[in-house]
Amino acid sequence: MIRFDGVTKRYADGTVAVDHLDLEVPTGEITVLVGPSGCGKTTSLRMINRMIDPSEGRIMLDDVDVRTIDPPTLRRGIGYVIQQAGLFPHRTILDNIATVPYLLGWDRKRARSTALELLERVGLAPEMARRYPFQLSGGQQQRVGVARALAADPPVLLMDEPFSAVDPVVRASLQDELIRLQAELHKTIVFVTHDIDEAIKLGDRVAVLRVGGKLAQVADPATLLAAPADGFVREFLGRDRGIRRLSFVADTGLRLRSDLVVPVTSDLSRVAGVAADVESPWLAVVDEDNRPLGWVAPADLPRAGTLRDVRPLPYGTFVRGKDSLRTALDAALLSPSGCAIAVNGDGRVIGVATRESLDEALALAASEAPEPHDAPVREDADG
Ligand SMILES: Nc1ncnc2c1ncn2[C@@H]1O[C@H](COP(=O)(O)OP(=O)(O)OP(=O)(O)O)[C@@H](O)[C@H]1O
Repeated sequence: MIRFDGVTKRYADGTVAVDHLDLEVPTGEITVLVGPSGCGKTTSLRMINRMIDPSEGRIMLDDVDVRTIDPPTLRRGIGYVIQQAGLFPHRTILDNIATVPYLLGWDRKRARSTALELLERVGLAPEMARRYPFQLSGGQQQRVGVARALAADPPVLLMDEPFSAVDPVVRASLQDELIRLQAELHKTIVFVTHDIDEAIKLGDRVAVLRVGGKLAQVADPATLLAAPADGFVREFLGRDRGIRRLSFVADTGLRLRSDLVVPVTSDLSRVAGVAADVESPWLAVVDEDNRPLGWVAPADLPRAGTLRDVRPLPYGTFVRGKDSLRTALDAALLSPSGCAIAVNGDGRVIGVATRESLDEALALAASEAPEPHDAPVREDADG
């Protein structure tokens, strides 16, 4: 575990970049430092690997003050990823990844085979190994930056705005990749960003800093969204906080109805009766394999033939037990019925969440939100 104990950094010109920071970074988790420009995120990060030393306080790494460890030894156990990857332009991708293993004196064969493995691990084709950084896209370079940081298998990874320089689509895929890698590797990661959405997506814990280097709040993302500590944090989280919080609420509180689901083989002469029996204007149609086909409104259908003869209307699904209440709600909003079709991991329909059940689940989620730390404010208040 990494622990900041009353850490202050005052630069030579008197700027206080970090002010009495107390923060724990648990082992094997992603802790995100987030906050507006100049709030001391990078300074905090660089004090961990001693690129900067604190003016006061100490940083403990597994109960050892990092200032008692000489920087090269310290950095061997700490991978470092920066914006725009910072690759060596005149070295091949393979040699870039193998940089630290070479420095550690590994034999070339072992260093290179480790580098090749990592190349694949971060989602790049082996052909990339012989290329030079300028022959890669920004997103690919960033992946190489991550591979390079992982090469000596350090337990700790420091990532300073690693995905900020790429476009939003590439950025989202790099974030997904990091989540996937972390599920395998369980590194202790400190990740710096100024983007609160990135912080909420990646962080097991999110530390929000304010300008002047003071910690405003540290919490898991769901708690942060539900109960920001003060007006600054609330403002920084931005709009749609309530909706975004639903991403962290399980869908398992949703009651499902199976009586609104009918097979495509059903006779049209009977479906109006089924709809009347279940008191619903809409029925969800499934194929012989129980996969969703869409919604029908039996009252509007002819009375001859089967459901195969009609074209069902669009639908949205959510995966029961995997997706969040937010995804279920979104699925409902994409359906003319206002209901969401629940499927299992194989994509087979297991029921329908009606508006009533969504309503109940939303009410429950609202009632389970932690108490806000301070009084509610008006939408237009500046906090
Ligand atoms: N070498 C330095 N000398 C003097 N002041 C510095 C120095 N480095 C950083 N600062 C100041 O310390 C404060 C914190 O800087 P830092 O880079 O840690 O912030 P940050 O949160 O990472 O910002 P950004 O998101 O813009 O990168 C800023 O006011 C910055 O101007």
